[in-house]
Amino acid sequence: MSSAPYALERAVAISAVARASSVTARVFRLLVTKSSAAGATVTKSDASPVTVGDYAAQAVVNIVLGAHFPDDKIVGEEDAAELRKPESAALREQVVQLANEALSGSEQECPAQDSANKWGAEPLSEEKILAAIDRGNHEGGATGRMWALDPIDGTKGFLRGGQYAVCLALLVDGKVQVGAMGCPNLPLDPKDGLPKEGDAQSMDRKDLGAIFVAVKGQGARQRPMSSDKEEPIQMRALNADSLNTASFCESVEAGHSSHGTNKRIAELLNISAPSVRMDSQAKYASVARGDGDVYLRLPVGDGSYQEKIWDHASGYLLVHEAGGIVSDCRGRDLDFGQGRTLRNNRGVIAAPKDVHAEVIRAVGKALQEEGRGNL
Ligand SMILES: Nc1ncnc2c1ncn2[C@@H]1O[C@H](COP(=O)(O)O)[C@@H](OP(=O)(O)O)[C@H]1O
Ligand SMILES: [Mg+2]
Ligand SMILES: [Mg+2]
Ligand SMILES: [Mg+2]
Repeated sequence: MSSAPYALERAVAISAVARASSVTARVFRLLVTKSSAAGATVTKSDASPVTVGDYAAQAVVNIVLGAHFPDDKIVGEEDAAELRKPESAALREQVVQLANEALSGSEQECPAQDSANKWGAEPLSEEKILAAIDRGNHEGGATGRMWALDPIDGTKGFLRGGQYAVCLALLVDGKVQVGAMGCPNLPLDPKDGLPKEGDAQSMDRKDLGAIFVAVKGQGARQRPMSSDKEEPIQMRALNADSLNTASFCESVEAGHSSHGTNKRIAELLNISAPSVRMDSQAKYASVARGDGDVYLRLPVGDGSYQEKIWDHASGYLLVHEAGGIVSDCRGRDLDFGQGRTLRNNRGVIAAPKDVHAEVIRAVGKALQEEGRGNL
């Protein structure tokens, strides 16, 4: 395995995602449950919440990446502008402390890592942590090596005690080569069912926490948060005859993906199973291992929203490597080389490869009926 392409990047990505997932889980226990997020959350200009967890996780991942691949660029969702404001002193202090705790912990040491942490044994200064967060400011593009990072995808799910994911992917010349995703609240075995959101007992279940990892051409795998016992995962193989047994996966947030259009698409495909709703790229992981089959993310309204590359890069590769196709709502491949957003694409559809074209036909018909055939 060690001589396989991208073996080091894969190992480092797993290590980074595991460390960051332990920070976010800790933030949830320490801050979110106690204070209903008051003081631990700021609202960004796009009205989305961002927590101590988002910042600390981005710092941790960027520091791990910087130690191993100092020349790589990072396209991360967050930046430290809010944190640097004088009124954010308390928030800033928490971020620095949590990031340093995660960096000094021994969990999921990268196999290639020196015995001493490459970032040093001493806690990092506030300025170093803030600068690490800001290393995620790269503008993206079609050339060179860059990592796309969503430190907490599904922040709203995270705050409710629902699903969220730490998502990291390596892009080389605009193509996703490695994807890793930490899902701290997802059961390892889907048969055990999703935990009840926000319920302390359900969230303490020992079977929760999976890391998903894929390298282009090497398949998709899952492993527990705290061990390296990997197993391959596969989508459920569907064909024209069995497509009506499929189940859809969709966002909880109706503002992120059109639930109404999805309902019509199910009708057109004779699908009767209710859609499974969950936050974050855990949807990609779920369909990649066959808990659900098709992930629909139809644009809302006029479709002017541009999806962000960090919201899709790792899930895209995971589904491809598990036997699926991921496209936009017209069936075009996702173009990760356009900058920080998927500006050439509208919406996202992920489905097993033998039924993807048929799903796209139904999507087109449903949009046409709504007068949105031009999306
Ligand atoms: N109008 C919109 N349409 C689609 N996605 C949106 C959106 N506004 C925000 N998002 C993105 O939706 C992501 C969550 O996706 P989902 O609904 O599948 O859980 C958010 O990620 P963050 O939680 O990382 O900010 C955010 O980037
Ligand atoms: Mg966000
Ligand atoms: Mg996101
Ligand atoms: Mg996020």
